[in-house]
Formats: sequence, C-alpha cells, structure tokens
Amino acid sequence: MSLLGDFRRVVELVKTQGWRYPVGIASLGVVNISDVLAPVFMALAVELTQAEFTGDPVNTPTPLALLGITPDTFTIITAVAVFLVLQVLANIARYPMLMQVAVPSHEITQLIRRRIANHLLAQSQSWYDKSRSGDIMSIATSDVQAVRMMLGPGVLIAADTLLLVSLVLLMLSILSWELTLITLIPVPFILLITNKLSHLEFDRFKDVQEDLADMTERARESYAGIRIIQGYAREVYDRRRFAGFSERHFGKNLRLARVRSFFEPTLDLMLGVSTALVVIFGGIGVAKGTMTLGTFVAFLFLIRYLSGPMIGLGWSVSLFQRGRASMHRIDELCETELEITNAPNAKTAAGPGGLKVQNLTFRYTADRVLEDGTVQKAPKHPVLRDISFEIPAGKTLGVFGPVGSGKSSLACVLTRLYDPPAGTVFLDGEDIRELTLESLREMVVLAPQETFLFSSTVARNIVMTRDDLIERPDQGQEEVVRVARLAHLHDEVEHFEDGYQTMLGERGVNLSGGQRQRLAIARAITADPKVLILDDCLSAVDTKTESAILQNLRTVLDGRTGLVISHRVRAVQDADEIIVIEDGQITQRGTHDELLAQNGYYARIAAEQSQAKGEAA
Ligand SMILES: Nc1ncnc2c1ncn2[C@@H]1O[C@H](COP(=O)(O)OP(=O)(O)OP(=O)(O)O)[C@@H](O)[C@H]1O
Repeated sequence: MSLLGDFRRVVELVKTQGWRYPVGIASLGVVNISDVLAPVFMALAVELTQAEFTGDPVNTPTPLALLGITPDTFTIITAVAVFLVLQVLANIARYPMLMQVAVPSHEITQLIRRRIANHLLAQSQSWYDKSRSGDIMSIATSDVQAVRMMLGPGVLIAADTLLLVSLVLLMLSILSWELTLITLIPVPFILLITNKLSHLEFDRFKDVQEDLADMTERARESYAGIRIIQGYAREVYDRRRFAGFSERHFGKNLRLARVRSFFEPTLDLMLGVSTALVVIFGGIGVAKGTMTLGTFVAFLFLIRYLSGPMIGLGWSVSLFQRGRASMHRIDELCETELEITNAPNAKTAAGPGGLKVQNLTFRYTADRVLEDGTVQKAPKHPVLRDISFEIPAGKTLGVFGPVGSGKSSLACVLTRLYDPPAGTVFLDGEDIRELTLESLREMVVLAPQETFLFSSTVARNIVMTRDDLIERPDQGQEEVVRVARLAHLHDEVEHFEDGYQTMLGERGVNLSGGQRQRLAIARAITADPKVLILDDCLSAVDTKTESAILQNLRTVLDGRTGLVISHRVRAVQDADEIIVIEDGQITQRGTHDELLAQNGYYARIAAEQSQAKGEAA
C-alpha cells in the first residue's frame, strides 16, 4: 500500500476513538503555548519590577511591553498571576495530553490483537500446516507493539513537532517575513532527505521484523526439541547455530540504527544551514540599517528553538515508518483468505448423526512445516481415493489399515479440518460443506491421535468444550470424574498431588503418551457429540487398559454414531462394519468375522496380532 493509503488507514484507526485524539492534541497545544508564553510573562514581571524600582523604561520585546504597558503594582501582579496561571494550565493539560493519546493507542492495539486472534481462530488446518508459529507470534507481539508506538508516542511527537514549528515560524514571521523565507530555503532538501531516509527506515525495519520472526521460530524449535538436542548432546551445535541467527539479527538492527543516526545529524545540519543564512542576510540587514539588532538577535534565538522539533521530526518519521511496516505485516496475516468458512445460508446440523461418504477423493495441497521446522512436501497423489461408506445413526464403523494409509486424513476431512470436495461427505443427508462449522463440529467430535494439553488443570482440560460445566464447577467435577473413569484415567489422576486440580501444559505436569490419549478420550466424551470419531487414540495404551477402555467405550458409543480408527484388530472388531484402507483406498469391508474369512490384510494382521498376544502371554 502507498504512503497515502497507509496514512488514511492510520486516520481511520484514529477516528475509531472519537474525540480523544483531537482532545489530546488540543491539550498538547495548550501545553506548548503555555510553555512558550510563561517565560515571556516571567521576563515581563522581572522587567516591570525593575522599572518600577529604578524608574528605567521597559525594553523587553514582549507583546505586552510593545503595547506600552506602564509599570505599576497592578501590572506586576497581573504579569506574575498570568505566569502562574500558564504554569498551572500547562501542567493540568499535560494529563489529558498523555491520557487522550496513550489510552486510545492501547485500545486500538487491543482491536488489532482481537482482529489477529479472530482471524487465527478461523484459519484452516492447511493454512497452519504451511505457517510457522514464530512468524505468527512475532506479528502478534512485536509488530502490534510497533503500531502502538506509532499511534501513541508517534502521533504525540508528530503533533508536537508540527505545533512547535508553526509557533516558531509564526513568531519569526512577525519579526521579519523576508528573513523567515530565507530560513526556509533548506526545507526542500529536508523533505528530500526525509523521504529518502524514511523509505530506508521502512524497508530495513520490515527486514528486521521478518528476521525477528525467523529467530523466534528458531528459538521455539530449539526449545520444543530440547530433549532431542540434549539427548544427542547437540548443545554446542545448537548454541553456534543460534549465535549465528543472533549475529545476523544484530547486523540487521545495526543497519536500521544507522538510518536514525544519519537522520538526526542531517536534519540538524540543515538547521545549521538556515542559521548561517540568517547570520549572513540578517547581518547585512543590520549593517544596512533595514533590521534592528534586537530583531536580529531575537531571530537567531528563536531559530535555535527549531532544533527540538528537528529531533522530533526524525523520531516521529522513524516511529511512523516502523508502524507502517508492521501494519503491512499484520494486514498480510489478516488478509490471507480463510480457506474453510460457512457457506452463504449454511444450515445448522441437527439430525440424529447418520454419516455418508460418497466417492471421496482427497489430496493435500500445501506443504507442511513440521514441529522441528522442516518442510514436508505434500504427497503428489491423493491420500484418499474413491472412498465410499455409510454409517447409519447410532452404528459404529471400524477403520483399519497400515500406518500412513490415510486413516487420520479421513477423520480430519469428516470434521472439515480439511475441506472435502463438494458432494462427497454428508451428515444426515446434508453435504457437510453446507452446514455451519459450529454446528458440524458440535455434532461430530474427533479425539485425535495426538492431543494438546492447555496450561490449565486436568479438570479444565477435560471439560474445555462445555461452558456450562466450566461455569458450574460442582456439576463439572462430577462429570469430570465420570468421564475420567470411562477413559480409565481416574485412578492415576487421584494419585497426582493436586488430583484434578493438577496443572498441565508448559508449566505443569507432563502426562505420559497413554495418559494424554485417555485425556483426549475423556475430553471428547464430555463434549457429548452425536458422532464420535476416535482416531487411533489407544495406540499408546497397554493392552490391559485398552481392553478396559474398549469395554467402557461400548457404553459411550451406545446411541451415538461411532468411527473407530485403529491398526489394532481388538479396537475395531466390535464395530457394525469395518473398512480396511490401504494406500488411500478401501480394499476390504465387512464385519470382523467376514473379514477374518477373507484372505486379506485384515486376516493377516489379526493372525499376527493374536500370535504376538499369545507369545506375550
Ligand atoms: N497435513 C498434511 N499435509 C501433507 N501431507 C500430509 C498431511 N497429513 C498427512 N499427510 C500425509 O498423508 C498420508 C496419509 O497420512 P495419515 O496420517 O492420514 O495416515 P494414517 O493412516 O492415519 O497413518 P497413522 O496411522 O500413522 O496416523 C501420509 O503420507 C502423510 O505423510
């Protein structure tokens, strides 16, 4: 977007805050004017007092002195009183000046954060597959902060600069408009330099932010993989690797800092040029008698007042360019198309939960960034081919097949974590793409193979899908114990020091793989869905516990539609129908007994597994 376009965006954001920014900037005006006038009245009071006692005439070039005010006690008291009023006014106005700009800048960033969060919550799985969490994290933190700096201090410094420059120029032009024009000769150069350097600042800051995102991602990777790094004694390699990234980031920051350090001295140099021009032309004026010495000195004195705004100009341009660069990065994130959304006039799923899949062929379109940061290419061929089956409401389908055959992909497609092609998946006769995502995902719940534990208690992690239970902890506790028993997790949780109040996640207890899987089952049961998909979520559980859970799951699945995915025969053998998926295609279907009677993959694996069980016994 162009500079003008970005400026409009900033104005739009500022407008969302109503009168607050104008009030803040007006207060800034009061502060500035009071600050400039207060010393004038102070000087006047001193001179009036001196004149009153010595009888000398007033010779201060102040507006009131110029008005020919005669020194007497009343005027002295008035001058002192005005000085005091201005001081009080300046200090009172400082509060709205800061509050009416700082608070809205925080509120706008809160809006931006919400926009980012809403967008991220609505993004599809395939977008997450190709995105790096370091990028997202640095946009949500560092870039949002840069926008806040633009809308808070940036706006205040820019307004301050503008006001001070206008005030000084006004006073200069009162003294001599000809000399004021001469003072302004370097302005085109200032604009040129500002333009050039501000573009550099924009580009280099964007580069720094992109690099910061990269470094955040690398740091995240290292910490996520710390067990592997320590387990393989790769600390020295990782330290060197990270030092490399850090050095690169330092270099980029240095390049950015150079712009600023070049900016301010250059602007100050331009001010020096203005001063030199005033000395030359003003000096000539004094020599020729067209300008009084007093005016000349006052002029030089006022010009030095511009050095503050020059620094302010450099600073605000820098804050604006950084804010702009960050705004672009935020927009880039939030304007990525949402791949999976509600169709126009989407219906609410409300049937008994009959599922039908018809000639489903599905392929991944995006490469996937794995946990360790490596990129896995999307398979060239579809991972599911021409899949058809039907599960009447209340019945259970077993999905059986080797590792990598496409079973989890099927589970994801049924909940629209990835979108199936239109006309291939139906819930109670409705294409799932025509149902609202909320109602579909309330009705069809997936307990995944690998689950995520939030940094919260065991109880909260289990009831996370049920607002009613979160709000009523007493009822919630009963339900938590009930489902934990069904998932065979209760006895172990009871042995935790804080029971169901034990903290999990990053700063809490790390559950074993089997415990996590059972928590995932408990979480899914609590959601009380009509269709429950269990994606191989007993793979890390020992066979004795598996039998006990499978027994309980019969009760859980009673009256629900079930889809039990596994590569263990025991987990699927009780299903009303079993399909065998190999290399993305259904190769066998039937009941357990029918499949055992066929001489196929199912019977072979069943024999292997029962032999392994016999050996183990
Ligand atoms: N998000 C993804 N992006 C790209 N490819 C993927 C993605 N998820 C899975 N795949 C690939 O799709 C194929 C099928 O994987 P899927 O996880 O569906 O198999 P699975 O039968 O569930 O295996 P497992 O029992 O190991 O979970 C694999 O080749 C896998 O690498």
